[in-house]
Amino acid sequence: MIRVENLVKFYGNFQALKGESFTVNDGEIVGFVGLNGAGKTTTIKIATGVLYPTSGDVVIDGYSITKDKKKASENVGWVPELPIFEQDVKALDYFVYIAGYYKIPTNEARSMGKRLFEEVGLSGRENDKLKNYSQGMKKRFALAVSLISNPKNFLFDEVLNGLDPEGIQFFRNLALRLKKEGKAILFSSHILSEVESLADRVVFLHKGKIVKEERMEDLRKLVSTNALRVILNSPSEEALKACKDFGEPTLNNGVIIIQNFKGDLEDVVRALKPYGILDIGYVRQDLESLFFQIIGGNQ
Ligand SMILES: Nc1ncnc2c1ncn2[C@@H]1O[C@H](COP(=O)(O)OP(=O)(O)OP(=O)(O)O)[C@@H](O)[C@H]1O
Repeated sequence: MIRVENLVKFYGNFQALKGESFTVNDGEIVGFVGLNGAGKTTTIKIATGVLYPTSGDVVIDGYSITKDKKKASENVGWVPELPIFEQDVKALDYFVYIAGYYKIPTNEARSMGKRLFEEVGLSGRENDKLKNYSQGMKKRFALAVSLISNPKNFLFDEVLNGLDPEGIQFFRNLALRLKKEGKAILFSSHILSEVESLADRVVFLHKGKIVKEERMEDLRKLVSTNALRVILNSPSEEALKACKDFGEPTLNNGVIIIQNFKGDLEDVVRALKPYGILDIGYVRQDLESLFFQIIGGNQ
């Protein structure tokens, strides 16, 4: 469990974090979203212990990152925004070397490496030099490294950035497996469709402050609108007229949108049945427009 407690961070005179608090529970995937410069990386770096907060704390499984850094960081797997591995060594050899820090014997580390390389889609590239890895491959490698100590908590900073669709799929499967195992996962991302499909909860950060924190299922309710979208087999003027009893319909490219929908879905279905209903449902806003709505109110 990761508890961010009233974090404040100044870089010189500039205040990047303004008293931010939130929690990532065990067995939960939390999406961390915000515009460039909102303070996501700063928060994550503080949580890993590589950056010191001006005030506040991050508590990981009961251990404070500021007071008990060793214990707190032991149980954190971190994938940085831009993993830089310029080493002139083979990837698997470097993996084994890092595993040595966790006192994992060489043989065990090699077989663990092979298994994890496969899990992140790097099979067959074990003997390539890290300096020759592409940015996406470095991300995949960093993912494998974050799993070495089997930590209980994960911080993924823009992990999807630079990953191809296959890499994104690997990450998705990995995150869901970790969640099932009861790990606490915080992942920052600008790809809101991925956040929407993966996260149990979303924390919105804007200019160093949390502007909203919501469960995904509640966000989904927020993103549905009171407009109804109907596709008919024969979308005639007559059908459009029938829709007027339920709101303000418009017909475009065979799709009827009934704005300000009032009434029962069942009644609409009954009224439009003669015109052959192919599809009917509420219009959904995407998470992206909701995001701009949220930060728009917090400028
Ligand atoms: N080392 C630093 N020195 C001075 N200012 C910094 C430093 N690191 C970050 N900042 C500033 O702190 C603010 C937060 O930066 P941070 O990298 O945490 O944002 P972010 O939400 O991760 O952004 P992005 O989505 O672009 O990665 C920004 O205004 C940034 O310019």
